[in-house]
Amino acid sequence: MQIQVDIRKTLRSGARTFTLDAQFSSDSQRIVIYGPSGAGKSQLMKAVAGLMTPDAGRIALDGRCLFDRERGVDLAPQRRQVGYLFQDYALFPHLNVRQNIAFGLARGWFNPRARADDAAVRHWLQAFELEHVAHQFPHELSGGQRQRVALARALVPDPQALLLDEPFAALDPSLRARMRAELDALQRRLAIPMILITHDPDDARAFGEHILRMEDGKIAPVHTFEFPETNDGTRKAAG
Ligand SMILES: Nc1ncnc2c1ncn2[C@@H]1O[C@H](COP(=O)(O)OP(=O)(O)OP(=O)(O)O)[C@@H](O)[C@H]1O
Repeated sequence: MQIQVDIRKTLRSGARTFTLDAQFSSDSQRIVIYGPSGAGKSQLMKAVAGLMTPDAGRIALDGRCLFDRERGVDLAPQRRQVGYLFQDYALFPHLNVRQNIAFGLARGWFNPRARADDAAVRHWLQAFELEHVAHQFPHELSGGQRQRVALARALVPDPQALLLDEPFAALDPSLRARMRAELDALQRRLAIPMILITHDPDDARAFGEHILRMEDGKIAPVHTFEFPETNDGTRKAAG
């Protein structure tokens, strides 16, 4: 994957303003954007997904222009071909597992109940071992199952890249290690590019091939003592 981001956005809330001013480019399949809470990571991901409109700048993915303020390009989220895994998974409480996954195929007026037996939905139910809970609702699932449903919903439209907002934050520490390993295996199996944002250095170590640090709305240099550079130019865990 080749991604180029160069955006600016000012967010105002009462007297407080927050300025996102982020530039990076990468051709890694596993990008981690790492930084403290409030650094602007979610806003950056939302801009890539088309869920937030920057005031200025440009975003390109694999040579496709997703956003270019000057040229008036701003592709709708459904046309960007990126999957988005929300921090709290954002599953629909009134839809069962199968219908939640089918929602990923939504286009405009589409009704998820009508497409719930789609072949792609069946594929992801099977791939994530969710068939036996297909008729259960989100509140009847474990944390790991909820995450798998959200991943399946993001993957069902066959996106070109997957954006993951703090994918392990909602999980118990014991489950976190297992789901990190699952996501690691999934990325390798599907060879799908992923951009993961996190405030947890363990996520960056486990998953990051290209680690970017975000602070106060800006992409800052990575501290090499934390994630030393390897011979091939990627960053890995110390020790
Ligand atoms: N709609 C909004 N209006 C004004 N300010 C906002 C709005 N949304 C977010 N912000 C501010 O933008 C900053 C960045 O928020 P963002 O959610 O991107 O941070 P983050 O790095 O993802 O943090 P976290 O890990 O806690 O989710 C925060 O200071 C937040 O208060």
